[in-house]
Amino acid sequence: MSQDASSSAGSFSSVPILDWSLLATPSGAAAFKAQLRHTLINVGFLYLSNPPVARADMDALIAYTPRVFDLPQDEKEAIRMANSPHFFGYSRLGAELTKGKTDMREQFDFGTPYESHWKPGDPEYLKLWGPSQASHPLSISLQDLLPGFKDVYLRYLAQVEQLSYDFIALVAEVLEVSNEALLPFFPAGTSKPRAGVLQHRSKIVKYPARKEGDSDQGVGPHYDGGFLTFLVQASNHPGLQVQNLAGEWIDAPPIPGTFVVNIGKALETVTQGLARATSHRVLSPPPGSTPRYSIPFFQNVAQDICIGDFVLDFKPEIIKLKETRGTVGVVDSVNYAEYGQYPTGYVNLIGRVKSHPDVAERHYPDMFKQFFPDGLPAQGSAY
Ligand SMILES: O=C(O)CCC(=O)C(=O)O
Ligand SMILES: [Fe+2]
Repeated sequence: MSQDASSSAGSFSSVPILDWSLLATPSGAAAFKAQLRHTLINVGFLYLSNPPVARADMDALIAYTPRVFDLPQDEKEAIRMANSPHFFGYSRLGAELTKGKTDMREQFDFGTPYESHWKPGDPEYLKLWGPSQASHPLSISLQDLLPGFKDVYLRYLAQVEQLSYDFIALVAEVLEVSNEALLPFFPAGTSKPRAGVLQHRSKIVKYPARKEGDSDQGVGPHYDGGFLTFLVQASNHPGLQVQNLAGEWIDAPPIPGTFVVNIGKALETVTQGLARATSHRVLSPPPGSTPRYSIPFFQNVAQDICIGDFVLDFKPEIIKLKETRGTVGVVDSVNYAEYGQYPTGYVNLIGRVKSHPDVAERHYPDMFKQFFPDGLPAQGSAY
């Protein structure tokens, strides 16, 4: 397959589309892998068409999405994130901060099934993973109000989790590292999800139309923290933008039936920058528009390793591929610089604390004081 000219080395002006169904034949697989390697190194953002996730489940989840937000406000508040030391649950409009500014979005944070093993004396960051409020008694009324939602969502999460393992194995293959090299990050391997080993996060997000004269920050420029993000754009609205090497914002409009896949800071760090993490943002829909919805899935890695200790080795000819893309220009995002120093779980907890100070104040009071010495902010710091 020929390389999309708009995504050749240098600065891309559109986001490439990779077709998962190509993997079904040897020649198709070779083309997919060539395109994947190019895209990882030069772009860092892609659409995945024909993904191995049942379209019926994807469509059912998309259909539920507005209905979750249309629930009565007190039902939503009953599973508010402040209840959860795991930062799961509902965040009302404007409760979250990115780069010191309020994000105009409303969201539910959920996770793949996981039972917390944290006990007093363990590092505090191990408390970050635990039961999602989707499986919590508090959400029983939510389940009654939206019959079938939880089953579809859990079925969907299991499929995207498997996709995330299959995809990261392909990333290793095209960058010519062995699957064993991924074991520090995925201690149960990358062939089958095993409940209770890792927890990945997912969200259901609503961006209401902005009011005349309001900020258009749906979510401000940021990097994702983990390895890979798989995003469903669940309504037909533009707004998602990704920053290219020249620092220009490129639109990534919805394409039905696809995932948007992007690379997080942890994967960029362990691949010595070969796989590019890409700064991205969402602009709120214009005044008078219907809301935009999205459903991201964030692939995590083991909490207790310091990413900086497990940077992968690459063949010199692979490392050389970075040279053809030119210098990565200045971008607006500044988060996740700490992977070299701290366990990933702690880095992720810092991100959560900065984004959701009200949750931190309740469940991580020492960290709250450290990051917000002046108390709950009207404006937060950069995440
Ligand atoms: O809503 C979107 O399309 C993107 C959301 C996002 O980038 C995030 O939550 O990390
Ligand atoms: Fe993101």
